[in-house]
Amino acid sequence: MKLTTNKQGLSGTLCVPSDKSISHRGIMFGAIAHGVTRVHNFLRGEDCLSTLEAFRALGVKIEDDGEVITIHGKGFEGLQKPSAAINIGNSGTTIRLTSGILAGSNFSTEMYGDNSIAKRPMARVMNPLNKMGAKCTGKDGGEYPPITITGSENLQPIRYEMPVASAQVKSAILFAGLQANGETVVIEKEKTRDHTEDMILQFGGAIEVDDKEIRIKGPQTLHGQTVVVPGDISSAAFFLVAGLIVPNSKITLENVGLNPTRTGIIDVIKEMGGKITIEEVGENNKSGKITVETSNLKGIEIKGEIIPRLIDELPIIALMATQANGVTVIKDAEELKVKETNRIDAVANELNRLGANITPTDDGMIIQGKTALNGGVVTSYGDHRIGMMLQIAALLVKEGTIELEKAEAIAVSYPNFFNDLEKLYT
Ligand SMILES: O=C(O)C1=C[C@@H](OP(=O)(O)O)[C@@H](O)[C@H](O)C1
Ligand SMILES: C=C(OP(=O)(O)O)C(=O)O
Repeated sequence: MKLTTNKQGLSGTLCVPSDKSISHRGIMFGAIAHGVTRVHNFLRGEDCLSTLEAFRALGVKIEDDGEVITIHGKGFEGLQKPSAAINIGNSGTTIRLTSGILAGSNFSTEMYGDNSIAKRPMARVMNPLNKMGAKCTGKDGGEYPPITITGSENLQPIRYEMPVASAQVKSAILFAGLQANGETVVIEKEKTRDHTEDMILQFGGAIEVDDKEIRIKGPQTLHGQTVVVPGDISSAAFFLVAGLIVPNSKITLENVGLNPTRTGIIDVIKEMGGKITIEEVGENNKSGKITVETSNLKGIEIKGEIIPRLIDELPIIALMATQANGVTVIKDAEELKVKETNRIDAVANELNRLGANITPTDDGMIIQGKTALNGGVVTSYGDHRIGMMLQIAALLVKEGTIELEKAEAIAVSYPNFFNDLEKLYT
């Protein structure tokens, strides 16, 4: 599709879409709890709809009246063998977290997805789940989907030092730990998003978190709850950066989730000298209103423990860095290579095609600042976050047009992205 270019000024207020991570988990916790769970503000993006359909296929009654999702959970033991292999589409979160839930089942489930999922590594979840007693195998005995999870009703607890910083792996082990006989201990490599831990408590479970060490005793019974999903800071990120780099702009984003394990991008914007104000308005200071305006930014180094707190925002942060004064270096982000596409290569290839100067490295990128962007033909590689980043890049292109291939991928996490952008044209 042809992208909007050459914008001089974006202004207005947007309510960003609901959080993808919490929407997935709302369905999952509702399915494994006993009783009724209601999820308000569920994200109707393709990934979360894949989770909804996966749990219907596992025999859970889930109603959608167009507003609220109502899940009639009957506990882990209420899950039933699906009549066919489950298609989880493009969603890494669905396949990995559901593996942990199915680890304690008394049946086998096959899960598969699209061409991108077929290349995403699964050993990271299969290894710990196999250690606990499940039997997980990938295609041709390898680690890639389709995967088959054969559960065990006699799961054993483990002490597991995670080799990667991943909330999906941690969550899969915690879901299995809820079903195991005894105490499972997970030690994180770096602290990652903690929505699963929060929701275990919200659903009446018990879990102890001491920095990177998490302890969970099984078996536990959870109880249905009401979940109100806040806005997704990972979706807000595209408009936060647009407001900072498009000349003469001022944008306010409402109801943005501000869980501290997700707010690395705010720290980066502040360190780069961006004009950003945050009014915390939600319950427990966990969501708020953020305003950004066009700013003179400076290049910085982004590495270490902050990386998992902004992992999905790195493509749009890289674009921001192309407009800053000086060089920005991103390190310790090798996980970007195993997302929907290799996001290090995708960002460097596509932005360089438009005139940026980005050197991909083994664990990140080196980004030269103050580069002018020109028109051209680019692709999202079927990756929603690359697609949205390229539309924000297009706003800076003064001459020529930009054609984006595979733009439809954006519906994975932000179906109304282009409509929301249009609301900001002055
Ligand atoms: O737990 C989650 O909801 C997610 C965890 C992250 O993945 P990893 O755990 O693979 O880092 C993130 O990239 C993904 O978009 C959502
Ligand atoms: C990596 C992502 O999601 P998932 O792992 O669920 O496919 C993402 O949304 O950027």
